[in-house]
Amino acid sequence: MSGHDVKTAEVIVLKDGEAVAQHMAHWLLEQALAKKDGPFVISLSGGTTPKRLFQILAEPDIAARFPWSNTQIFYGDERYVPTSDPASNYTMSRETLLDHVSLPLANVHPMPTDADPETDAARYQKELQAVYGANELQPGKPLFDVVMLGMGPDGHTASLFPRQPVLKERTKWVATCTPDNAPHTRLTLTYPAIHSSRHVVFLLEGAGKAEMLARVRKGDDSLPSCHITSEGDVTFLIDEAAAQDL
Ligand SMILES: O=C(O)[C@H](O)[C@@H](O)[C@H](O)[C@H](O)COP(=O)(O)O
Repeated sequence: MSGHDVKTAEVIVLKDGEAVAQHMAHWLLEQALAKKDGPFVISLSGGTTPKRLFQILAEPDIAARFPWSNTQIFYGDERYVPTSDPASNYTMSRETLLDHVSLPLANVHPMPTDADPETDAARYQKELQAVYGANELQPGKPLFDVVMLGMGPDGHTASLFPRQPVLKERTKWVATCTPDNAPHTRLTLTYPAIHSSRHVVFLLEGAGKAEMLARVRKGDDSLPSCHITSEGDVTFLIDEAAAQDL
């Protein structure tokens, strides 16, 4: 697999957010059904964009065909809040998807937020290593089949925020991050963990993403999203509004 980054990424532009969500849902179904040599391992993104995608994955015509028993669900990042907090990415995924499909509980791996951030980041790394079957990432043996990502107004992705020490992390798979002026500390996959993937897909919708996306595509290295790579391929799956500055 040749590596790809955000500059060599394919850009797929669809009419609107609904078309993006429908396309991603059907593509994920194909990828999951095609995975025969082990579990289909996906890292879900947080925020608001994935909500519609998760609802579509829970609809009978897809959910009934999705190989949930062979699917392992991880998270790209999490706000360090109790699951009862509306800011929880896990809780959003549970309400829109997990509560509506027959996914074995053991196949869902929320980022723990009940001890302290550093302890829970290490715990999550151990959970990833258990599914991966090794404690070191091995080139050519991706940790994830699919890593879903969003992008924030400051060019962050997952919880890799500008000017944060986590941007320099090259050993840990999971780390903590307390963005400037943020209400919550966060847990996040690191660049090496995201790189260990067959496919990285950015889902971006709306005009609010257009400027950042254009800067990322031009290689503005000040933006954390600019440094995302994959062992496999990176794709931007976006709507026309997010594409307007390309
Ligand atoms: O926990 C989070 O907030 C995310 O994982 C974050 O990286 C998100 O993907 C972007 O901020 C885009 O968020 P929206 O989809 O809400 O625009």
